[in-house]
Amino acid sequence: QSPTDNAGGGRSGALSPPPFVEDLQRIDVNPPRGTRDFPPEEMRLRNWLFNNFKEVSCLFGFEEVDFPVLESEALFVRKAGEEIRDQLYCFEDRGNRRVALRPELTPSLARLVIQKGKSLSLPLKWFAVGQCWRYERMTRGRRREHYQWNMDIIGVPEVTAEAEIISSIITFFKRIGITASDVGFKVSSRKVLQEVLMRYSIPEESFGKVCIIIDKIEKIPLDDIKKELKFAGVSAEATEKLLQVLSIKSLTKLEEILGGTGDAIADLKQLFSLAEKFGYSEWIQFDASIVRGLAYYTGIVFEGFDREGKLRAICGGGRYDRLLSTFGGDDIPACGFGFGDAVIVELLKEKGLLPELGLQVENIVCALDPDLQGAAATVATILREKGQSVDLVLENKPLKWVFKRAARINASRLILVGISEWQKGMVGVKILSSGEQHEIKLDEL
Ligand SMILES: Nc1ccc(Br)nc1
Repeated sequence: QSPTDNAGGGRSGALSPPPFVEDLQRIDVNPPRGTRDFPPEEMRLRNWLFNNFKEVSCLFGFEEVDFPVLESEALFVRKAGEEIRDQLYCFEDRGNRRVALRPELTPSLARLVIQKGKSLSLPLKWFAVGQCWRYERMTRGRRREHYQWNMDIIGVPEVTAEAEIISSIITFFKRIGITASDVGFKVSSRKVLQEVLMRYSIPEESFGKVCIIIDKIEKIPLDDIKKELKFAGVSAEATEKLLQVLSIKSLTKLEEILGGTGDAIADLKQLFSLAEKFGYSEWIQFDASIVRGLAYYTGIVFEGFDREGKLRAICGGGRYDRLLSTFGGDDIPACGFGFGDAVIVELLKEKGLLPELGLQVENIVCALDPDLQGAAATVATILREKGQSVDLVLENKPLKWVFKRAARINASRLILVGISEWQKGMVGVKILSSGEQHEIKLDEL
């Protein structure tokens, strides 16, 4: 914008429509349906949350990665009947390519691992915090975007990987004041279902679909679950057995039903043993009904829940050993989790744990005379080059206005650039907490 442009707001005349706007209609200033703006206060909370995500990830030795929000639709077109597929925010771009706003991060991670191939030395420990999307009919008024924290370990087949990532989430919870009395983890394994289905000769390719149906067990009537299982080729007898197994809440009972030789029991026993060694036994419990709603899980699955039962799942994850091969890559064992930015904030509100995050500026610098605006800029630069934050008053404002702004931005010091002090190479300093005032030389700032 050149200074001579009179874009309707210039000093020279009455407001007229800017030349580049045809018909000046007031646009809708709200963000698109289901999306959020992050004005400063909300952005401070988001940054606080994400910084905790990232600090915990680094504490566990993970490296940060990211991927495009826009991906090929092909990455997400799984045929297991997942909600995430039904709500895919997909479209055809100007190059007639089928693309989608990512609904989750794991397929992108799998794509990158395949792309990098042999150049990667396993295991990989990667984390990401990224915006994910869904296109849901606004009838339910739910959001269409959220930010997800993901941590994934790629290349470790043992359950130690799942134990490690659960430990990282618990470390996060403890950092922000959430305890085992507030939140727990329900843990199971898809191998439990697999072992039951195999006994009834349910074909392997139905496994993902059956898991997605069972994941809806608390969301739709039991009769509908049974109908959908029947439609998926599961006999009534097998269904009854499945429902019996899903109600089990103890490993001992599960072992009685399944026998003690399968991988499901072995994995779960190892996980609970490791939990004890990590020191988080009080946080986790076995619950066979946990299957999670993503088709690609193949082993341990878990979800974080609020013990008061008021909120939706806080986070969830599990092992996905076959995902890479579905994209044509070699199978590499992997596990990970997704942790959304919405339910956790609801939980923090519930628990009175939202942090106080006011704006904090060290100095507010103000020229006491319009002719000293340049001198004020010099003072601001000196302070900033010393690493001190400065809010520089940019217009000729009355002191009452300056004090009001200083209070609003929570400034520690008011630096006053006045003619008499300036002529001595000094400025006035007021410590706003105590009211103490003195003059100092520029190099003492
Ligand atoms: N997958 C997904 C994406 C966006 C939202 Br909001 N929730 C879930």
